[in-house]
Amino acid sequence: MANTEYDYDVLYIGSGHGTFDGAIPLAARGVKVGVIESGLIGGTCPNRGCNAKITLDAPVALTRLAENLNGVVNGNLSIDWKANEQHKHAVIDGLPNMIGGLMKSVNIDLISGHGVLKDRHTVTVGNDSKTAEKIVISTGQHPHRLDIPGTDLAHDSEDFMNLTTLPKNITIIGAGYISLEFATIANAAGSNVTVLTHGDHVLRKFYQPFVKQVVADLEKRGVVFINNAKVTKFGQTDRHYNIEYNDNQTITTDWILDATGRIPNTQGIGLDEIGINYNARGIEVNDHLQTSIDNIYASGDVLDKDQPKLTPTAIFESTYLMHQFAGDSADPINYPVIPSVVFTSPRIAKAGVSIEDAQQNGQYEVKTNHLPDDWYRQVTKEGLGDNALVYDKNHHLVGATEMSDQAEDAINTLLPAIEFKFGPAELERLVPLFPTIGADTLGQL
Ligand SMILES: Cc1cc2nc3c(=O)[nH]c(=O)nc-3n(C[C@H](O)[C@H](O)[C@H](O)COP(=O)(O)OP(=O)(O)OC[C@H]3O[C@@H](n4cnc5c(N)ncnc54)[C@H](O)[C@@H]3O)c2cc1C
Ligand SMILES: NC(=O)c1ccc[n+]([C@@H]2O[C@H](COP(=O)([O-])OP(=O)(O)OC[C@H]3O[C@@H](n4cnc5c(N)ncnc54)[C@H](O)[C@@H]3O)[C@@H](O)[C@H]2O)c1
Repeated sequence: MANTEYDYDVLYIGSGHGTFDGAIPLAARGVKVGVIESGLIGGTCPNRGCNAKITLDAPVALTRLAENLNGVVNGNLSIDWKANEQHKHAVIDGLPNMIGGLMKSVNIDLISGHGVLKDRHTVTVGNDSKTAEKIVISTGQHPHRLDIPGTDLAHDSEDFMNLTTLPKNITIIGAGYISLEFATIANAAGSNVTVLTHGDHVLRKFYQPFVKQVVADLEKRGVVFINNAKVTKFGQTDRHYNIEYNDNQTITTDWILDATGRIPNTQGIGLDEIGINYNARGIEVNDHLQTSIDNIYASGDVLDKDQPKLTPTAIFESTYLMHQFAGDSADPINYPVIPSVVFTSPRIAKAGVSIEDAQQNGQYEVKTNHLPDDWYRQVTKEGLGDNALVYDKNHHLVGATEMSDQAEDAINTLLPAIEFKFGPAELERLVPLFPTIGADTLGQL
């Protein structure tokens, strides 16, 4: 690729998974790469998303296991929030240096600052300018904030994960991933949690009969759900906060989490000025991830796309671009099956054709399993657990959804079968370690 005209062959704006999973192998192949980052190297997932969240969640999973095995394991476990928070720092604080180190080891130039597109080959960072043959916009998303009086009194997911003391009463607005995952963690760590949802559905993107079981379990544990609540105002008294909703109703709380979604970072980066098309869902790209200016690409959460805005999607996109830029392929992007999971306790995970689509479309067969009936799940005395396996007419597995303590591993086990459309003959050749969640899951096929 090596050009002599520009500073870089490829210049990325943003250093998250939408960038580094592809940029590092690309640079390792001798391509001259620059990465501009205004915040922490590695972006949202390592620093204020997946890795931080799953560390805070680990003790929750442990307390649930101890609860299941109560009588076999004696004594009550409780979560020490301060220690949990410190443990999270110990796990994630080194990640920016680790990822930055990997980039430097292949001679990527890390440029600190806010990048703004100036023209089709130039990005400014403060008073400096960098030029490149190709540019990748990988700026991610930021939290949506309710446009109501007092909105600054609320906090976002990053603030939650940095709490050094857990508030006694937490109120969460929203009914998506962040709301339900953080309600689970805060409740298990001893907070009184209230969730206000503006509709009557929680976790809309997941199979509702499974969601209802998770919500009922959280309610049993003390989480209060108030549905159809239109929040109109946040206020503050001496020591508390008030949330007004549905005209004349009020809740008093100690801490407010606004978990009403995330918005693509399309503002203040020069898109309008140089003529790149975008909309409220993100930057518009073609099937090669090219924007309306063909040497400028976009990757990760900032894209307007139908695929879920998750780390696996961002990794696939940055890797796809790496192959394009290195000349390995000129094919359009062909997304694989992208799985998703909500880390409630139990989790709900899914991949491929959903149960809802299968039920509406006569060409599929859906097989269900009530998991507590299964001997392997009795080892850990799982009380809640259901799954549904979706097959096509040739009995090839095309989708799976599971609600259980180990749903993410069960769905990961099934991914190759779903992605590569394994039929009975191929499935027979998968002989997993026994006894494991993998063996249990494959055994149900
Ligand atoms: C609380 C939370 C939990 C999550 N949990 C999960 C999970 O469990 N599993 C999962 O798959 N996904 C999860 N996600 C989603 C996941 O984090 C994202 O899908 C992923 O980080 C997207 O990567 P990205 O590179 O597109 O964007 P980001 O990681 O957001 O990276 C974008 C980077 O660009 C930088 N930037 C923006 N504008 C500029 C500019 N003009 N100049 C320079 N730099 C700029 C930002 O500082 C940022 O570092 C979670 C998200 C959140 C918020
Ligand atoms: N386990 C994971 O993979 C994971 C975990 C956390 C976050 N994420 C990613 O981060 C994104 C953001 O998470 P999120 O939970 O903020 O978004 P989300 O889109 O999952 O949920 C947003 C919620 O806010 C509600 N809402 C929207 N506007 C509202 C309003 N005006 N008043 C009240 N409620 C309103 C929506 O109905 C929805 O329930 C996710 O979509 C996902 O891409 C993934």
